[in-house]
Amino acid sequence: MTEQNHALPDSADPFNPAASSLSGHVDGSVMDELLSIRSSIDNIDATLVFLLAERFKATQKVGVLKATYKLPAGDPGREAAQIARLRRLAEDAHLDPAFAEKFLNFIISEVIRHHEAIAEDHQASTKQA
Ligand SMILES: O=C(O)C(=O)C[C@]1(C(=O)O)C=C[C@@H](O)C=C1
Repeated sequence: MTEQNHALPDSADPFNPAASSLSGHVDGSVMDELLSIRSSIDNIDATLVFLLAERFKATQKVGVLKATYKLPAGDPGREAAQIARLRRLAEDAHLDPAFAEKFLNFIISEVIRHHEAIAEDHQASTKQA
C-alpha cells in the first residue's frame, strides 16, 4: 500500500505561495517583503489545520462516548468555562477576546453537529441490532 504524506502538497493541486493579484502592480522589493511575511502566514495556516484536525479527532471520541452513554451533545457549563479561559488567554496574547469567543463558538457548534450525527448513527445501529 502506498502511504500518502498529507503534509506534502497534492501534485494535482499545487500551492503557489507567490500567487497574487498584486503581481506586476507593486514594486519588486515590496512584493518580496510581502511574500516573506506570507510565508509565515502559510506556516501558521498549515499549523491551524493540523491543530484543528487533532482537536476534531479528540471531540470525535467525546461524541462516541456521549452517544454510547446517551449524554447530551452540548455541555453549556463546560463551554462557559472554556470561553472565560480563552478570553483571558486572548487578552494576555493581545488578541481580541470577542474574536476568540466567536472562533471557539464556531468550532463548538460544528462539534455539536458532529456529536448529533454520531448519536443518530449510534441510535440507528443499536435499534437494528
Ligand atoms: O467536552 C465536551 O463535552 C465536548 O463535547 C467538546 C466540546 C468542545 O468542542 O470543546 C463541544 C461541545 C460541548 O458543549 C463542550 C465542549
